[in-house]
Amino acid sequence: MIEVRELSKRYGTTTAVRALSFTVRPGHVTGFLGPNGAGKTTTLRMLLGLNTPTAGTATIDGRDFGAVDRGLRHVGALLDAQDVHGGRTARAHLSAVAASNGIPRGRVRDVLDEVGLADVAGRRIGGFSLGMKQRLGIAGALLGDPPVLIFDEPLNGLDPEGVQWLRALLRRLAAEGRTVFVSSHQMSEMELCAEQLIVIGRGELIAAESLTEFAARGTRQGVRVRARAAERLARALRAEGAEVLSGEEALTVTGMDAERIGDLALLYEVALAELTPLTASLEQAFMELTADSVDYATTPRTGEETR
Ligand SMILES: Nc1ncnc2c1ncn2[C@@H]1O[C@H](COP(=O)(O)OP(=O)(O)OP(=O)(O)O)[C@@H](O)[C@H]1O
Repeated sequence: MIEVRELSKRYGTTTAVRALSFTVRPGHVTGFLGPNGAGKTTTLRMLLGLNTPTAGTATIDGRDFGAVDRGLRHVGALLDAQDVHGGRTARAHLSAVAASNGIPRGRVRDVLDEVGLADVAGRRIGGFSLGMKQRLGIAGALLGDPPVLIFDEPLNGLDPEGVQWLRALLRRLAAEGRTVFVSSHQMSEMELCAEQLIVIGRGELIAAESLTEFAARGTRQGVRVRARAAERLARALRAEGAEVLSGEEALTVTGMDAERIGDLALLYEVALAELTPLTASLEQAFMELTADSVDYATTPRTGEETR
């Protein structure tokens, strides 16, 4: 379990993360979403003990990860896939990581197979595409078979087949009871694999809930209703407090759920031809909720440190 409490990070005059609190539980894929510059990487680096918080705490399984050297057997992370020694082969790179973490060599072959790099294990990483480097970074995170996995933008650079593969892998790792925390700045990337979401904007928490709950927060949901006696039904629904928009083909009803509409149709003896709850798109909800926190700044601010 990952617990973040009142976590803040300031770089000079920039507040990258502001009093952030959330919990990531095992058994689900949890998406960590926010527009560019929202503070996702900064938060993940604090979780992994790579950045020191200005205030607050970030713990993994109850402990400050930076304070104790628990290695790859406890937490596997992929932060920057490009950050690898290009002169080494994939196999040599993973063997070195395994050796320095006391992980049996046999795991190297297992994870290379797992990420689909077995055939290129003897090639130099310098010649790898970004997608291949992402796979290698994921292999490194899996080496120690850890209960907690943290991935920063792992879908970057993957082709459609790679995206599908990674989604299935993330779901499987979560189904095995692991804590799986995955960042992205695109809702569409998370839509098909995350069950839980932590959404931030300008370093602040916007939402921490299930995907379904998040979708319901966006555009008001409605119900599409078709009936021959549409106008009679519309009058009845309005009288019961619903808002009804009469379209050419169907009524769009808001402020009343499909079950109640069905009950009222029965009561007023109106035969229904269609009764469809309209779900707001997640992308739409994400855009709406983060609209105020999209950072368009392209020039570095003064007083910024370097990592
Ligand atoms: N080392 C640093 N020195 C100064 N400012 C920094 C540093 N790291 C991050 N920032 C600033 O903190 C804010 C959050 O950045 P961060 O990289 O955590 O966001 P992000 O959500 O991961 O964005 P992206 O999706 O673009 O990777 C940004 O305004 C960024 O410019």
